[in-house]
Amino acid sequence: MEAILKDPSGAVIGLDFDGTLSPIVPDPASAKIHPAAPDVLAELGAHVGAVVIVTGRPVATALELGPGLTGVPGLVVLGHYGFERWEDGRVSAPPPPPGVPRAAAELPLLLDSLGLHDVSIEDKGRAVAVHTRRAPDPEGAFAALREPLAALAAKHGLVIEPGRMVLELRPPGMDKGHALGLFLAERDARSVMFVGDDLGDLAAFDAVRASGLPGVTVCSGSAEVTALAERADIVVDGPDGVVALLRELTTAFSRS
Ligand SMILES: O=P(O)(O)OC[C@H]1O[C@H](O[C@H]2O[C@H](CO)[C@@H](O)[C@H](O)[C@H]2O)[C@H](O)[C@@H](O)[C@@H]1O
Repeated sequence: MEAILKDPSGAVIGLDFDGTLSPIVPDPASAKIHPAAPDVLAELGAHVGAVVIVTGRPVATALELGPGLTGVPGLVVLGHYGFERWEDGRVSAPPPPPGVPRAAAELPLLLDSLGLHDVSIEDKGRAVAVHTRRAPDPEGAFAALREPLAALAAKHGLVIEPGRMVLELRPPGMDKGHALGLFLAERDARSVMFVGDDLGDLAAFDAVRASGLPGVTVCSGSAEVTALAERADIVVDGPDGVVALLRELTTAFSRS
């Protein structure tokens, strides 16, 4: 933290979206960014080298659920774990992988055969996710799905990404750690902070360490995921705590 405070223009601040900037809600389509987050990110962006959101959501969805984000100067959003990039109002991405629609087409029959009728499918185009949060037994449904979904993913050249009551089938070759590492190099970062809440953010924590830069890892804490808190330098209380921490940072920058 000291390096970030001493030399803010060399700092990259990376943040996850769901569970970090946006509180967890039962229906993924009803998620909304914390109301104070866009303003805090804009203030932060005025001091640091770069603010980047690294999310499993498609870029378009993150911007739809966080409409104020489009007004944050200099913000970069890396969607689909880094496959998509939004910057200056433009999105760049490789062509979508053919395995995703094939796996998505087989999902309803698979869920039916497992007797799982209360799980929901989120088709994200470049990935497809199965959510168990609204099932009568979310943990039981998650456990029952793990192996069959891993097999379906493998059949179509995809990998499985476990998250908070969600199992996602997505293409291999990119994760939040790789995405963050590339971004740090591109920006010649001199320090880094990454804030996340879920298992997919562990790769970004690893990238902070692997960068060799002075770095801080922050967990947006929850009772649901403990693995991240164990590996974080700082644990705050969910998105409210994240916003409060970022506010403290901007206040400290304004004082110096
Ligand atoms: O990388 P992230 O920005 O953290 O995205 C990870 C997944 O987040 C979303 O699901 C999670 O949030 C939902 C809304 O609060 C919640 O209902 C669900 O239980 C959580 O797992 C999103 O729907 C997924 O596509 C993302 O991969």
